[in-house]
Amino acid sequence: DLMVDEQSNLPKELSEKYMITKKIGVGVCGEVKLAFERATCKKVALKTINKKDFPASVGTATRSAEREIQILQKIDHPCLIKTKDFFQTDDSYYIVLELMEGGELYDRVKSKQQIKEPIAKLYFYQMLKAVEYLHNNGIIHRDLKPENVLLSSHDDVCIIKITDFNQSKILEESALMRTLCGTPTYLAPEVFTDAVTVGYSRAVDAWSLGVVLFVCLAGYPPFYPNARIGLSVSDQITQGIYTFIPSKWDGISDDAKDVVKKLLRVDPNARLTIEEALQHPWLMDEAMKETAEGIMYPKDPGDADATADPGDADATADPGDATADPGD
Ligand SMILES: COc1ccc(CNC(=O)c2ccc3nccnc3c2)cc1
Repeated sequence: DLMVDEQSNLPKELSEKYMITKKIGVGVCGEVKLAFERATCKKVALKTINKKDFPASVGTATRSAEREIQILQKIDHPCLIKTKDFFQTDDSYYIVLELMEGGELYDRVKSKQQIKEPIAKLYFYQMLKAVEYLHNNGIIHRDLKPENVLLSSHDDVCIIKITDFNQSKILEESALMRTLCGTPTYLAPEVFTDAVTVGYSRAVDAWSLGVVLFVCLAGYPPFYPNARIGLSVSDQITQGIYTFIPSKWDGISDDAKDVVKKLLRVDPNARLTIEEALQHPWLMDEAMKETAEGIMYPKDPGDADATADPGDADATADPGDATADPGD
């Protein structure tokens, strides 16, 4: 199939269109390299996913990579990473992405220790809008963490974009949904009681955003080894046991703490949904929203995402356009 460049085993088409330089990131499924589009000299990120890297589960690696690629090509939101190009060979996928000059939120938190509350709020609002878009389109990310949140620049005020959809799940119409549409004459009671809790798997993203917000504000995670003697990290999580260390949290508002508490609720049914988090008093901050909307949907396409073309700005689906809410 695709001709392969003799020097590197890259597809010829890829090396003709892009000049690939240094490695800038390493993920579970492969690596990210800095590349230049020869025609425009613009910088891009080239993500390589090796199909054969997981001999044992080669099936799942390929399926998750194909799912990631399918999702990456379908989604369109200013705070979700966009695919610019795609190539594949027998053993690898090559995804060309817009380059996020600011790198990972993980490294930003590490270098700043704690992120200033107004900036953490600006980033968190963008994460909520991105995940609201995913959920409205029947997609659950399932792997939200500071390593998967990228920053567009080194400035505090910048766009964030969520990446790495290889753990994500597409919600399809379920057999249970079809069952509940029929007449229940012969239907067992447990099918109804089970149905009450089904449909909450998207709540995992709300929990993860609660952990990400905690880390941004406090500079340490809510759950970690030896946080509580005798409690494993999974025990801390399943019991919802964490500490607001005073020296780290004293300067942080009660509203911010309240959002964290309501996202880190063990019972998914009681946990804030993304929608409810967007209505929380901490996010009722017109100045922050104005800044966020301004960088997410720039009036003059020249600033912010230089890569976005004017059409992108208002092309984003408004949550109301969401597809019918699929079960999960
Ligand atoms: C000019 O050389 C560089 C410019 C920026 C950086 C920081 N950026 C990155 O480290 C980085 C990592 C993963 C990514 N995944 C998708 C899109 N963009 C990404 C950017 C690193 C090097």
